[in-house]
Amino acid sequence: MTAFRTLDDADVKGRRVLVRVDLNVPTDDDGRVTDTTRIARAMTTVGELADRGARVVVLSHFGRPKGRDPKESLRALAPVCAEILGRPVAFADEAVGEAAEQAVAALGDGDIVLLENTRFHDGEEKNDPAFVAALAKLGDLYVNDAFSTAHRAHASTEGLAHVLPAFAGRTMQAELEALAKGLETPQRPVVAIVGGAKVSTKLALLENLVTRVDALVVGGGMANTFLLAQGVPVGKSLAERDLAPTALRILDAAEKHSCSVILPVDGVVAWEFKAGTESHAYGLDAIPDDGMILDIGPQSIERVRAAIDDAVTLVWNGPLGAFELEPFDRGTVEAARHAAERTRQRKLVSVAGGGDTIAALNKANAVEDFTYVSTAGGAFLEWLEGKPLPGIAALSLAAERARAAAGQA
Ligand SMILES: Nc1ncnc2c1ncn2[C@@H]1O[C@H](COP(=O)(O)OP(=O)(O)O)[C@@H](O)[C@H]1O
Ligand SMILES: O=C(OP(=O)(O)O)[C@H](O)COP(=O)(O)O
Repeated sequence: MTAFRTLDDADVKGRRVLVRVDLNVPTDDDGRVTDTTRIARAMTTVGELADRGARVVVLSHFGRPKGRDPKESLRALAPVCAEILGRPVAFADEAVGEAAEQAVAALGDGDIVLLENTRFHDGEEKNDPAFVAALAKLGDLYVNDAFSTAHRAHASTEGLAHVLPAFAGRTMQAELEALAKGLETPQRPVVAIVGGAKVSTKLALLENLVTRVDALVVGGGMANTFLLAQGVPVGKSLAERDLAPTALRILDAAEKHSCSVILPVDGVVAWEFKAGTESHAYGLDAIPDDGMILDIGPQSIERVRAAIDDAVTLVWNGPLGAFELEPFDRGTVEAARHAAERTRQRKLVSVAGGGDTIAALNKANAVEDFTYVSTAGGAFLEWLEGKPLPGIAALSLAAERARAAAGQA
């Protein structure tokens, strides 16, 4: 039996359904969405709920706001959702309170409203019971379809499952099934590639990951933190100086578990975070003090290709460089194309995840060839560790409560 209840178990017609999705998608400088994969996957569930006559109230976060910055509003996402769904999606300026309550009250059966960024409220990340109650007032049922935020115990990802009848959405269900099928008993050698910019939230996860994989390739901002820890000056590169001790612990744990760690041996350095700006490749002994490493260098790319050749299973989260800006996409694109080719040749099972990672794989035209592409990055890494994800654990508890209540009736 599945540990949680799904939409097959929910009677949604005429009922207000709070559906938590992840619309935290990459955008360009003008706020235009550059990759709609997460939105498209979430709209499967939203569309089904609307087709079944629910009054659909869509919740999501966007970015990591400190306060209320219009750049982190979800307003511009409503028309994108509407276009994918082929039906109107209203927008409410607030996630809770009068504006949200009025917008929900105006819904007819099959109508959809998207509420403003849940992270505009402090109570979201604190999982504050008062904020959970304010959200819960807006719905009769709760559906969590945001696997990519299931590692966060926030009000809209975890708290709501304790106070409303709770169900997993179709994407949540599909992600867990696909990951279990592809990775529960992976064929070795397993190689992980981890890069990206969310160093502070993802670095600690690597301590466990190195006990489970045969090789770990580190790129992106994550790699700079390791290099710094090893005493390599990285100039003005993105790096978390405070996390150097964690990086050293990870290298120790890797050695103990015979996991090889493949760090960059060169980097492409620029002086501005801008596409097409002047850049040069440097060895690690010559990174200029005033520059930033924005991509792995050519020798590192060769090492990554060789690591992919050694793998039978590849798991990947986080781009190897600032792939949005050419030419700093080269390391990521070459690695993605190589993994795609090995997968096409049936030499590799390749599973990748993360909002920006999907965008990078799309840029490399590699998505179709990968064995599975998940919407989740951090949540995918935590799932790989075998850790219970708070969002999913709360759905399981809700299912237990419902079964117990049915048994007593
Ligand atoms: N060397 C680097 N310097 C600065 N930013 C980087 C570097 N390498 C990767 N990035 C950035 O990392 C971001 C993606 O990181 P992250 O959010 O962790 O990935 P995902 O969304 O796939 O989980 C991208 O915006 C990319 O520009
Ligand atoms: O984009 C996300 O995760 P990811 O960058 O790990 O793929 C999710 O929306 C979670 O966002 P958060 O890491 O700000 O909680």
